[in-house]
Amino acid sequence: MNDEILEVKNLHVNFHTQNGVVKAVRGVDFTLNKGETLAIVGESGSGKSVTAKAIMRLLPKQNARITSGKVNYEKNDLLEMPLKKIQQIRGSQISMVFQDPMTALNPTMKIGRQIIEGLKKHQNLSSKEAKIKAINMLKLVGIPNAEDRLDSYPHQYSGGMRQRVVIAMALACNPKILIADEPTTALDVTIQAQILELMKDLQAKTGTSIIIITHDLGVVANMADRVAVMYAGEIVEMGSVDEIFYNPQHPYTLGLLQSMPKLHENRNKPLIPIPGSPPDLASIGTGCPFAPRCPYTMKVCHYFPPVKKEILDGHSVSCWLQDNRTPKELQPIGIGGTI
Ligand SMILES: Nc1ncnc2c1ncn2[C@@H]1O[C@H](COP(=O)(O)OP(=O)(O)OP(=O)(O)O)[C@@H](O)[C@H]1O
Repeated sequence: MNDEILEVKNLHVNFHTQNGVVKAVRGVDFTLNKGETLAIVGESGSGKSVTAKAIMRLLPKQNARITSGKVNYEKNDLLEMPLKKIQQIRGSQISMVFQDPMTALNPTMKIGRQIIEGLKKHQNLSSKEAKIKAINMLKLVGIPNAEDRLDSYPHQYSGGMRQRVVIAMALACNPKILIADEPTTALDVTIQAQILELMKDLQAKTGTSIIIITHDLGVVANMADRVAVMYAGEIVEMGSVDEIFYNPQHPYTLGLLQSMPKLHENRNKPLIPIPGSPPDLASIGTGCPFAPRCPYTMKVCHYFPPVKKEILDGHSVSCWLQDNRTPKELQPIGIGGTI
């Protein structure tokens, strides 16, 4: 049996905006197991970051509302926890790394002091112990001359080095969960590969569970054990990385796979973009949100939401094509592992 560390159940998040209520996350369910890496993929605006921020209770107070759902972590619902307790959990048990390392770093404070203060706060270490641990963490993430670099300010590090420092800070307290939101998007390809390797190495050493948010299927292939595909605030397909890559069942997943270059594939093979754009989440209808863009739409798709169906152990999909009443001949080529 899998050892579950986090369970997100029926999460709904709305934003109150001038254009109405934006339903950014609409009934998200998933679990995260100990030591695994779960990738959340999807186009821009699909609700990946909002899901992560809801888990960490980092949504803006002014206009964000979690209207329902549970986030169970070690038998407690994070959404019901007093803010003070959440603040203790953040950074010590669940850490987050964002795309821009400067969101986590204070530009006016030396790197060493930032790491040392975090360690003292969360791990009750003396200044001396925290300094030794900070040096070791910097060495672990491959910062040369770690001891001297403690005295540098963030702007004296390169972008890739800054992200390494942020990962070092995020992992310094051996968190049980690391949520990495597009951690390598801002970096060039070589540095990107190094950072992903670093995260994998550290995970192998510490057993941390990782949720990685990305729109890059290369990152997914490199990192993930399981994948959740998000579209318009919902998880439309979920499965092991092999199932998602070699046996995609949702036309949106298929579209994503066909629209992105893959490693080890003939570079001359044409990429097919998904036509159209995601729906306006302030005026979303009742049917399948992908219906207007889906090449396999049936009438029912426009009026009724598809029901989630488990098609294989751990592989689930929300699509009318999976309904028993849908004739098999309507199944598109490519669905069922033939792309
Ligand atoms: N503070 C906010 N106020 C209003 N709407 C917001 C806010 N933050 C996010 N949204 C909306 O919520 C939806 C989901 O956004 P989210 O950032 O989760 O997307 P994403 O999948 O992470 O995309 P990206 O890859 O671009 O970060 C979008 O429609 C976005 O406009």
